[in-house]
Amino acid sequence: MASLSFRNVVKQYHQGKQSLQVIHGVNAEIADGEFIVIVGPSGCGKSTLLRMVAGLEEVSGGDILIGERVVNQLEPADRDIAMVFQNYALYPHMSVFENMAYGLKIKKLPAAEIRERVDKAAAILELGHLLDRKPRQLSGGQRQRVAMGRAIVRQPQVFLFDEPLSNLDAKLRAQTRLEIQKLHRELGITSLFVTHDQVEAMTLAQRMIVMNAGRMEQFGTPEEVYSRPATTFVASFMGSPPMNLLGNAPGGRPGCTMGIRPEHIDLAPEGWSLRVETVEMLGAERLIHARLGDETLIIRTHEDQGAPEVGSTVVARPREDRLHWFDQQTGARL
Ligand SMILES: Nc1ncnc2c1ncn2[C@@H]1O[C@H](COP(=O)(O)OP(=O)(O)OP(=O)(O)O)[C@@H](O)[C@H]1O
Repeated sequence: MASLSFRNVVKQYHQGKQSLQVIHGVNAEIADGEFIVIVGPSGCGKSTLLRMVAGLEEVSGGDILIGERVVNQLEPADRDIAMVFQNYALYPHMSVFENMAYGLKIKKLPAAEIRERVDKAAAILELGHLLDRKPRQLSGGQRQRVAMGRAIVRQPQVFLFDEPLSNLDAKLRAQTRLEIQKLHRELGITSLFVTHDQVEAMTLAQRMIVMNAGRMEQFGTPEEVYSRPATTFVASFMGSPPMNLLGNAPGGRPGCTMGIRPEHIDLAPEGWSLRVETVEMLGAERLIHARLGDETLIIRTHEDQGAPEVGSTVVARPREDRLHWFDQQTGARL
């Protein structure tokens, strides 16, 4: 096992004479055994960052270290990492056992040790009864577990996951998430997990890196990122629905954007007068979309608080201690 460091990492792609910079100096120190999620919208550079750790993309500037070792120039096979992809990348003509054993055979490990490692991984992943099947005879979730099994048997220093759950349906995704957490608890291997799904990020991460347009906007625990977002980008990306960001609400400060989460605005006898535009019913909760002057905001209420009529006026009050303030120009937290 090992720590993982990004030191001022830059990536440029070259297209003909043009060069396009997609990673702008990322710095992060990841401790041995940590589970880190990289999250951000499509095109922000998550996969590029991961692929640079894997050695599938060259690093244009800065250093990536696994443990004490700068790995920039090392071949993927020499980096002691294992990667789990979105499309599983299993060999269709091989059995589950052979798929899991393949990398170890290439390394010329003794047959008895291969058997032992595969059996152990299969037991952890509850794949023991499926070892003779071919990938086509497995469900999507089982294939994903084989892909993880193949990574585990290599006993790598670092696990890399590239959106491994995105081909699974919602229920299986939630279940596999729990399995990955269990796996991490048991094996304690430093892990880097890429996703564009903020719920996945919040539930899996010990700490998360929030990326936007090739820059790291925040690196912190899910709790820190949610309760103290570093920028308006993070505030609006994390949380569903996201934080309300208001430029000129009553009680605002000049030059500042006021942030308030939908669950931190209460219906009250006095406060902001809001015109109801839509009400979304979400089982136990309701989302009231309302207008405040020229701005739109969302309030989260509970089922037992009733549902106001569309077009009616409600009065609501933001909780003072839950207000967030950001610089209107830079978006940085104040
Ligand atoms: N081979 C390439 N040549 C040129 N530009 C590329 C290349 N690969 C990726 N890019 C660009 O680099 C940026 C980051 O891409 P990357 O795949 O890392 O994003 P991502 O955050 O993983 O997105 P997604 O969630 O859609 O996979 C994008 O703007 C993309 O268009």
